[in-house]
Amino acid sequence: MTLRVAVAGASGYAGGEILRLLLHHPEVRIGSLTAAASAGQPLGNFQPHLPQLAQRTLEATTPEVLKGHDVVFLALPHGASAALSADLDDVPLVIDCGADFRLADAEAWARHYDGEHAGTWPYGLPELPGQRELLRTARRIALPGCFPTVVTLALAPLFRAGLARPAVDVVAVTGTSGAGRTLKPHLLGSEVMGSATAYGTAGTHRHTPELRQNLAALAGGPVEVSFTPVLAPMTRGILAVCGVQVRDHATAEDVRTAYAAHTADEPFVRLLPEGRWPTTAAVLGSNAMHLQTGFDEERRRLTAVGAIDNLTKGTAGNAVQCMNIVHRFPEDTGLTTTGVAP
Ligand SMILES: NC(=O)C1=CN([C@@H]2O[C@H](COP(=O)(O)OP(=O)(O)OC[C@H]3O[C@@H](n4cnc5c(N)ncnc54)[C@H](OP(=O)(O)O)[C@@H]3O)[C@@H](O)[C@H]2O)C=CC1
Ligand SMILES: CC(=O)N[C@@H](CCC(=O)OP(=O)(O)O)C(=O)O
Repeated sequence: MTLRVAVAGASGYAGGEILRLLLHHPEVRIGSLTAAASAGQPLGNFQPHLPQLAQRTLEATTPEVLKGHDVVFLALPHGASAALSADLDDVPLVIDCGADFRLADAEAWARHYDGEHAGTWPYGLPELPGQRELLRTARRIALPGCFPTVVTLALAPLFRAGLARPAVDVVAVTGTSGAGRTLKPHLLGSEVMGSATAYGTAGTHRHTPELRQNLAALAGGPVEVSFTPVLAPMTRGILAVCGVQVRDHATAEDVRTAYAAHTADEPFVRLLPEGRWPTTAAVLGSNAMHLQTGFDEERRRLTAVGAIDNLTKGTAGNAVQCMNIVHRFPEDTGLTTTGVAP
């Protein structure tokens, strides 16, 4: 059966990336494409890289337009999905790129987002233990934030093996597309080009509670998280550098074994050969995450470095991966691990 799929927020960056991937998905027919202020305009005004869809007209984002599809992807600003999805009961599968249903902790939600906490949906990170099985029967999926995707996957093998102390220190370099296409003064070309800057420091970034939530589930108890994003002059990509203390009994061999064991069967997580370090360029446009670790045995300090494309494994590719799991398609249908180089 070919799935009829709608994309809400089709004029945005995440919506555009979902469409780029769906155009090569053999089991999908692209249905309604919606936006807010851009409704009524042709998609080609916003996504010039998708000529096959250039003449399609963006519709208003309403339940009436989205109903009748087999799958609806929501690529909307935070807060917009909660109200909308309440009126999408008849849609068998809704996958949300936003943060509305990611956090279980209502207080953390209130601290970092506006509006009412709407609840939680199954978390769309298939590589977490048991999550693939849970997602197979999900009707609603909350995709992770882009930083939590790469950081959680970079540290998961160590926590799963019980080798990590419960405190992590993460600095993650990101491209500007993570902020969406809405005009923001600090993202003007003349502010970003030739310059890099930290932001959302000292626990204020909204992905900090999501990281705590993910790592606590892996550790089986609370984990301290220090997280600092760094905006860099590139369009796509995240390079996350994650530091953690390794428990005293663990050897370098234990660490290597844990990383090999917990990545070997993952179609999209690639542990690089020893001595090779991830680059954002190598995962551009692909759903792959590249991973490498270095262990300073004397100081018990592990550095895990992960790279993803924020728009692909960081949201749209992960969204398609989750749809494939629910519909029992091979998990990599419509997705690639091949990047673009140089
Ligand atoms: N960019 C990224 O790397 C990542 C994004 N995400 C998440 O994906 C979602 C979309 O992000 P992104 O594509 O970057 O954002 P953009 O700003 O690029 O796009 C937002 C889209 O939502 C539409 N929109 C805006 N307001 C409303 C509204 N009130 N009701 C309905 N539609 C609306 C816009 O339409 P219009 O053109 O009419 O304004 C546009 O199509 C966000 O929740 C974001 O957090 C998650 C991980 C990574
Ligand atoms: C550069 C930049 O601003 N990046 C965004 C990344 C957010 C993201 O992509 O994830 P969400 O789905 O949670 O919005 C940020 O730091 O907030």
